[in-house]
Amino acid sequence: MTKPVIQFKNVQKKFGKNIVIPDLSFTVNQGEFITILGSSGCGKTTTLKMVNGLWQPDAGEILIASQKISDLDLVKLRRHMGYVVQQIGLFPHMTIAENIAVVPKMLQWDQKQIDARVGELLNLVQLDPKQYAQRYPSQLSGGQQQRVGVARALAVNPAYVLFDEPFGALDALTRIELQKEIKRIHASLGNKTFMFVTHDINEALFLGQRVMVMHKGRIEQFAEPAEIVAHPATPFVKELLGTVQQNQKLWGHYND
Ligand SMILES: Nc1ncnc2c1ncn2[C@@H]1O[C@H](COP(=O)(O)OP(=O)(O)OP(=O)(O)O)[C@@H](O)[C@H]1O
Repeated sequence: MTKPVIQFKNVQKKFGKNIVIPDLSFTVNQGEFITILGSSGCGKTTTLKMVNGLWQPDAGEILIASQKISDLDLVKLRRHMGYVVQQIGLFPHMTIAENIAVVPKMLQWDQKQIDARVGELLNLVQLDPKQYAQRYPSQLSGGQQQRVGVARALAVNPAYVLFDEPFGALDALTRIELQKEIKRIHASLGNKTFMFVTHDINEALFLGQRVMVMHKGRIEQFAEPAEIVAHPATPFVKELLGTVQQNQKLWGHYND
């Protein structure tokens, strides 16, 4: 059964006089993997930051698990929402194990429980705990650091995980590897709701069970990838899909 867990109702967000989100409404259901696709500055990050209460809307309403976000304790809410960003921000003077354990420690888990959880999470993101737990971030590649970022976001078993262009700085092969991983992790964790922001159409269509295409703070289409490809709802979506075909033409040109 579908259960709405993130609902935006006529949400508006301004920065000063600049209305970046004029009127945004959508629903995400429990356990879904949603990608938000759009070009730079269209409001993807702003939308994500309103989901976890970092930004407040200027009008409209946001509901998380049917409760108004304005009625929730935002510190508690953020504990139920993992957050993974491009500049992952691991603490350089802490080991990988300590980095993953930051929130569990804050919540005063006992050390045995923390050690077990760190081991479990490193295995989940395919980093051998024996090899990596005691290393420092600078001793890991960019892709490995992103894996640690994912492990850290999952540390206290949050119901939601928000991703803001987490693989943007990685090379193409590492990126594809991590995309497959994140899809596998979502499937293996069962009922967690993932929202993943990207400006890469291939990434959005590969990862998202539904893809929200945004343009200038508005939703152009919010549908399953196959539906978007078969029936682009607006000229903008059509144009986006056209960029993939253009890339393919470029390849053809090189293969001539
Ligand atoms: N703190 C802020 N103060 C003023 N304007 C802001 C602020 N944060 C974002 N904006 C503006 O809001 C608009 C949307 O920004 P946002 O970061 O949500 O875009 P985005 O789609 O995530 O872009 P990108 O892919 O480049 O990260 C932009 O025009 C941006 O300049």
